Amino acid sequence: MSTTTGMITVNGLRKAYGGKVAVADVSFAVAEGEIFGILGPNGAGKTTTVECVEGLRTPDAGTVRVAGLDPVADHREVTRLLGAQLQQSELQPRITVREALELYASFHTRPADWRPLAERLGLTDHLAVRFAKLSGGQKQRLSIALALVGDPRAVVLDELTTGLDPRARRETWALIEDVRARGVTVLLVTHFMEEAQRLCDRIAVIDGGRVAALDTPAGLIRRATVSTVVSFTPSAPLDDRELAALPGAASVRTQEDGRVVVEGTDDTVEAVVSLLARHRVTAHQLRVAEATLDDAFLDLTTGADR
Ligand SMILES: Nc1ncnc2c1ncn2[C@@H]1O[C@H](COP(=O)(O)OP(=O)(O)OP(=O)(O)O)[C@@H](O)[C@H]1O
Repeated sequence: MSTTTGMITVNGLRKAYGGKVAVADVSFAVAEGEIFGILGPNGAGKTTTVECVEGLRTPDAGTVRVAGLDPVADHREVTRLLGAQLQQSELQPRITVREALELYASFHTRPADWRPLAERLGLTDHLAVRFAKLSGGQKQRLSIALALVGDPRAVVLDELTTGLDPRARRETWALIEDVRARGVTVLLVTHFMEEAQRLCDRIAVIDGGRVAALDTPAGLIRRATVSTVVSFTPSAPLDDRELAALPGAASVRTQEDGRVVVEGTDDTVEAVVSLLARHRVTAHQLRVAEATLDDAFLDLTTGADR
């Protein structure tokens, strides 16, 4: 796949550590204002890919561009327009939250006002607290604030909400949506399917250092082998073979408790309902479950660490 345009473009990227190939061949283009997700199992090469985007690592082959600039050769300019979450070791343990925000704001010519950012991220009550004394979630929120304080055109967020409780996670999602509404491009590495499904316009699924699929969340879900599961307890026995012959039906099984589970597509659900009506069988506790990004992810990746 060849990609040439976009706010962030990665073309034929390859990066090995000694003999170990972390990224074999990755290409994608992130459009301006898009939230682009990178999803993949552990060791798939996600962090290495975004570190090349940030100019923290030099590719062995391929090209990376941020607003047309080379993150390694034009590192200074790229740091100005690309916000990145800091690695924890980058901050002095004794620095306070306020000092860190002021320090990072001072690196930029036109920084954002850090106060509303701190407010939105629930850091206002902790401004005087030293970095070493912050909880994991507070450190995480500070790192997001520091990524955004320079008012960047694009931002790389790696494991955005790892370590946050469900409320803080939702507040962070709302913040990211605000950031995007201001036209900022977001490159998001995540392990959370719900997060990817909720936030991302498009997702590259990376597996074994390669792009296994690149699509919208809905497009990826459509690729899942099974898109819908319908289950029910029939008032009278049904013939499994008749169910298995229904449109789109991929599998039929009857559980020990007599519950029938049919995997298939949306068409299968309609067909099951009309079959039940024809046989005058009532379906107790009829449930229909849609495939999720989880299902697509499992279908698309092998999970084999390289
Ligand atoms: N500095 C390094 N030296 C040697 N090998 C490395 C180094 N960094 C990463 N790797 C290896 O490269 C591969 C890809 O790692 P990377 O961190 O990019 O994957 P990831 O998809 O971000 O994984 P995770 O989800 O676990 O964070 C892994 O097998 C990893 O062990």
